[in-house]
Amino acid sequence: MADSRPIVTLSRRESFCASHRLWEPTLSREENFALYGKCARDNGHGHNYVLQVTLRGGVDPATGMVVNLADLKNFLREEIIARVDHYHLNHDVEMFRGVNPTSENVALVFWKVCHARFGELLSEVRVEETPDNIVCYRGESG
Ligand SMILES: Nc1nc2c(c(=O)[nH]1)N=C([C@H](O)[C@H](O)COP(=O)(O)OP(=O)(O)OP(=O)(O)O)CN2
Ligand SMILES: [Zn+2]
Repeated sequence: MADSRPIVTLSRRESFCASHRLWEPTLSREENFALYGKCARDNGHGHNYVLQVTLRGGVDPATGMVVNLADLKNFLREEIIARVDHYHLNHDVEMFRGVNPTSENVALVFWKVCHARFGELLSEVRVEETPDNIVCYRGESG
């Protein structure tokens, strides 16, 4: 039988500060600087990131919720923010081991973490590296 529950999206935003360096290890130093410019400098640099995670699903008639936003908040804080806030993404964070932390890759890594918890409810992971540099991932179907 078809599920007649109304479909709603809900989002939670969380902020964190982290440093990173854009660096592709298969390229030479010269190639990295040609590709990434100032973002390839040795000591890295920091951003005040904003992560926005969006879920999409049917509203449970018994609870009036798709998912309790407090559960989404707690999950993001415990599984992502606590692991990245005030760390260097290239050096300190297990989920970024071997990953060049462009915003695209940050969104993909966070998607994987969130998908393991929320499965098909996960609709979008949005990473704002700065207020002007924003990346969204909506899964393989786009
Ligand atoms: N496709 C991507 N391009 C860039 C990324 C990225 O993650 N994906 N990241 C960066 C750097 O992280 C860099 O720190 C941001 O550079 P820039 O846009 O120059 O940002 P600024 O805040 O320094 O620039 P303003 O001129 O102050 O706006 C680069 N590219
Ligand atoms: Zn940067």
